[in-house]
Amino acid sequence: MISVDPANTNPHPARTLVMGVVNVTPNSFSDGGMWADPEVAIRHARDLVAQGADIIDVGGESTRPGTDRTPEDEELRRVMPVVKAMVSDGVTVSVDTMRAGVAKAVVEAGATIVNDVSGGKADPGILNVVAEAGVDYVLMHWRGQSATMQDLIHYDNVVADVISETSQQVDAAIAAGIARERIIVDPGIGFSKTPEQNWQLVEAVDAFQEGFEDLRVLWGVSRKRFLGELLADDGQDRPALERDASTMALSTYFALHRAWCVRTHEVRANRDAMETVARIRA
Ligand SMILES: Nc1nc2ncc(COP(=O)(O)O)nc2c(=O)[nH]1
Repeated sequence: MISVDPANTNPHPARTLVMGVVNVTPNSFSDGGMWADPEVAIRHARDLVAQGADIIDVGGESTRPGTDRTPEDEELRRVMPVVKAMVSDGVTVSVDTMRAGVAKAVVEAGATIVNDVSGGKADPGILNVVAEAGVDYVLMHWRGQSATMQDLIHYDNVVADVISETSQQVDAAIAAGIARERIIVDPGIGFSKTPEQNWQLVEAVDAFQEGFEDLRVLWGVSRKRFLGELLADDGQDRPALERDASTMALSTYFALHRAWCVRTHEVRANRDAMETVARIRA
């Protein structure tokens, strides 16, 4: 297994990295409530690292379309024990937050990636926090809060529009003082996109990378509804916890296209599949 430093800014590492998801929430769309207890969440994070996760992404607020905001103090209460445990284990920690206050606290606790699904739009102060701390910043394409996002699905050309809108968010991040090489872009699969638009973005993996030639790209498709719709039985979407094989298929696809990293709830099978296809490419 080739080891790759997640802090390396090379957009095409020797192998595509895996970011393991730990949602310390009661209501995330696929695993809400499973890791809500801090000790259980820490055990799960350590298990994902043992399975081969290069990064652990800790979330304390569900981004599920239609959900209400979690109070900031509650979000921080949820994520901090897991952040501290993983930092003390020497694991690269990312925190999935849209809030400047949470970002500041977790970076001070040793997190080295701020994963902001709003790309700096929900709380622009987060950009200054990231700039001052000099940490990596996942800037995801986003058009609005969970409650309204699925109303915002009108694009002339979803690939071109997502690239141009994300570029504007990158410019704002750089204007706030974030060094360009610290920015990781993410097309925001499932956020203000229909299933068909999600497939168009996935199919445009190379065009999206070319739109941000020197930047790392993170892909987050794990267990999402467009996969459930594809695998529907008798009109019923495949349940979220039964979409891991489909997720793994796309992880291997992204590995073949030499993407920087995939964000996934299940790690071992994704790592095995990606290692396998990387051998073919070698
Ligand atoms: N960077 C990034 N972060 C994300 N956080 C949450 C979810 C959706 O909720 P989940 O935590 O249950 O996957 N998707 C993304 C994503 O696609 N990209």
